[in-house]
Amino acid sequence: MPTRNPGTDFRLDWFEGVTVNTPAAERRAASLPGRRSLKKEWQAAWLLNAVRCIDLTTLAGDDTPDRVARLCAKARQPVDAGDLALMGVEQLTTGAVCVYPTMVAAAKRALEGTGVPVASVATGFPAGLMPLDLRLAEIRYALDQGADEIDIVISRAHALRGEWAALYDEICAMREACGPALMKAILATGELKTLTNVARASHVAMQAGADFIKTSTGKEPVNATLPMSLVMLRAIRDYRDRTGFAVGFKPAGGLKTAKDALNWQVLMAEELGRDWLRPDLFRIGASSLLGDIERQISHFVTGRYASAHRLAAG
Ligand SMILES: O=C[C@H](O)COP(=O)(O)O
Repeated sequence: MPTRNPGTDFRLDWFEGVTVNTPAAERRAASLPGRRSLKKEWQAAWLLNAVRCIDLTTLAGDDTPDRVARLCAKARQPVDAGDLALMGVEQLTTGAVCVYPTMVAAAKRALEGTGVPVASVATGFPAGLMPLDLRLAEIRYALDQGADEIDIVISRAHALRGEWAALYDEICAMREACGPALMKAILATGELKTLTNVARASHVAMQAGADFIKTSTGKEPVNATLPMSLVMLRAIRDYRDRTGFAVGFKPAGGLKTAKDALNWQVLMAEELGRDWLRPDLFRIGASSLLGDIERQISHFVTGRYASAHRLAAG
């Protein structure tokens, strides 16, 4: 399969007929967690896989270079080395670290030589309510600081008003500004009102060349949910069937437990297949998920829960 989604011309006909049956999507999403019972070794393996797919995030007003450096230390070694060795795993890092543009340089320094990419939010994160030229300038600033990946936010107003061509043009401009850097398009699904809008915005973002579509900023009142994710995954599948290009998926916002990490992986496996469960096609955006995963892995390895001081925050 070709590596990077180049986007397409604007194709309204690919999605204007799409309407989502919300109760059916909710029923399907609710049935998913029970569809695979992941026991012991398998569960531990899936949790390790979740770790390598985490975009370990800090997006807080009081972020400092020191906090970012601590987060990066966690990204370099997200799970206790002894626990990993007992599981026969030599090396494990998170998928990326995700920060604000002014924190990119600190993250790059802290991750030097590790191969862990630095993702920066941009384009007026989280609301996106800034003139387009300033939003594009912010992408260029983040890249200049060394960002490897850019998480853009869409203009919700375009989606809410059905201005799909305008949304397409905006995202195309952002993708051009990103150049070779991976671009993740945050749809802010909790603010799009309907699952039909979520489906349509997903199509537009992929047509405009998004490498990933991402649910949420973590700042909306409703963040990642399984029904919204299901709708986005179906759009990814449809786009792949039409174009042959695989677009990645990033649930983000409010994911805090190992159970969340397992549920979203089951959803991916059921809808797109196990092949999609790798960092170039799947990321989990989270600021406070790693702690619980680490706790569950430690429990698997030692048979008891570690005391809090043994597990660094994350
Ligand atoms: O992109 C990642 C999100 O901002 C993280 O949200 P969270 O703090 O709810 O985990």
